[in-house]
Amino acid sequence: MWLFLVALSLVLSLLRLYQHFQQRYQFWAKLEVPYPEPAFPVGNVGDTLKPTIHFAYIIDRLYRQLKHHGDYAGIYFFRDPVLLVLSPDFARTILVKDFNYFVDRGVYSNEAVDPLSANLFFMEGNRWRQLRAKLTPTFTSGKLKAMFHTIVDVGMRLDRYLAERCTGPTAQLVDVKELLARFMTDVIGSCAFGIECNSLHNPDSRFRLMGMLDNNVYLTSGKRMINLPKLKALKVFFAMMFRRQARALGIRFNDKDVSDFFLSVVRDTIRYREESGIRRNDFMQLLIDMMRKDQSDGGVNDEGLTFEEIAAQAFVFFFAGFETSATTMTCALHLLANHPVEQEKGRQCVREVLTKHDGQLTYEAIMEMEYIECIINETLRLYPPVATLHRITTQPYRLPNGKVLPTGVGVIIPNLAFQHDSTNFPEPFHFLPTRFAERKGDAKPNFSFLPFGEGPRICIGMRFGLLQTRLGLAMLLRHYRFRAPEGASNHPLKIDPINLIHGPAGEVLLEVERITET
Ligand code: HEM
Repeated sequence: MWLFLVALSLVLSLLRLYQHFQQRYQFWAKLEVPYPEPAFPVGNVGDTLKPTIHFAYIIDRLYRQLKHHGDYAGIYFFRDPVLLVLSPDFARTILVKDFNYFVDRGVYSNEAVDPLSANLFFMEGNRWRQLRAKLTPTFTSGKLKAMFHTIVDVGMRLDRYLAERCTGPTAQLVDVKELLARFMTDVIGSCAFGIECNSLHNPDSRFRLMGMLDNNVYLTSGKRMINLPKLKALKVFFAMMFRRQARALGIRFNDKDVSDFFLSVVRDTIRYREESGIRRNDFMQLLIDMMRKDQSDGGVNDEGLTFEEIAAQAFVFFFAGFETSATTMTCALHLLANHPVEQEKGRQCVREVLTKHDGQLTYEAIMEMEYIECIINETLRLYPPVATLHRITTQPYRLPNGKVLPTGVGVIIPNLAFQHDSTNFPEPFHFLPTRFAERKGDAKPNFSFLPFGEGPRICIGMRFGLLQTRLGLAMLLRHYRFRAPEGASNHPLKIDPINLIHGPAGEVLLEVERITET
């Protein structure tokens, strides 16, 4: 009997759930916004359950299916309605013109149990505005210039490391993805935390070894944060859909051991600098100076930062900066290995500029390398590491059709889809760096190319990310030649479907040959 009752209540609950979803699925019809028919319970994104396709391509597919509707369409993310932006012009409206209606990303975070989530990326509303205003001066070209030598030092170590491996007459097979992940760990570790990680030479560095997982697989702390295993992905997914309930349950985005590690690194660094009186040209110093300001005026002006805020920002600089830049460099080298003419043009550009600058890799020289900039832009167009942009309505918003979107509705700007659309970029799957030289004179920024986002919430580290990528590429092209190994199967690159970052799956092996004397 009780079995029957359990079965009955299960069926009734399912029925109620089904009705609840069907009610939610009226949302776009009521607002007279075009939408594809949703399926219970996955809405229009059933493929997110498949481990074979990256989220950006699910959105790309919907974009192509709905594009003819004009500026926007509605989709359902399981039970939640999400506005899908379909035109670069409407992307401009959301990101810039009507930004005040779309201030937040709507990403789940829980500061109470996870202090590192109080960072610029996750933060919302006025707290985000205040923090963004405080941190913006950290990324001026003057500050970046002061940090340039730190990046060059790490670049020299990368060169020495590779030179030691490329001594013989034949080219060496190198996993450039792993190599560049280590390089970027060292650059960002040095600039954001003021720590010599030296993971290039020492894969056992604290930053690399921090995450010892069960079953004896160890992942780097960087990977640990971004490579969401399936279970964690489900947890985050649940938290995104049911933010209030997830907060009440104390669900956290960052694992506790990762969080404890970064908090202790920042605490040790601050103590060390205070005790030794050592100052460095890095983000950590700028953050510490802001903390001192807070302490000296008793926090009355609300201009400074607390210890937790420093730790959270250093953490997000590492989290947001390390894999995005490493992925960009990896994809650029992979493209160049498969396009020797463009590779040679890149090398030529580096050599010509350096000849003008007495062979010195100065900040000014790097900024003059226009073809390198074109290579990076074209790489970011084909392989944007952040491949969809997210916003949420922070107040009711009147759509161009006159209907009002309530607060709390998600918005997706499909930047990968825009960048792969032949309307915006003819021959979209060809690697053509010069298309960016031709676009340079465009007076208005074009919202079809958005690898760093746009508007007040644009990537704050854009110039830093571009600088370290330009420098890394210039140093490598100057001394090394890259070739795709014979019969290599990884072209075009296979994308890792379960990584939040849109980047290559597995190793990226290239043949590397030193072409100058050491
Ligand atoms: C090639 C490298 C990089 C790429 C492609 C990239 C891309 C992006 C994108 C697309 C966003 C979202 C923008 C939006 O929603 O409109 C973002 C936000 C952000 N990025 Fe980057 N990023 C890179 C490097 C960096 C670096 C090096 C740092 C720090 C040192 C950084 C820190 C951040 C932060 C803090 C945010 C949140 C900004 C806010 O909400 O105010 N990024 N990035």
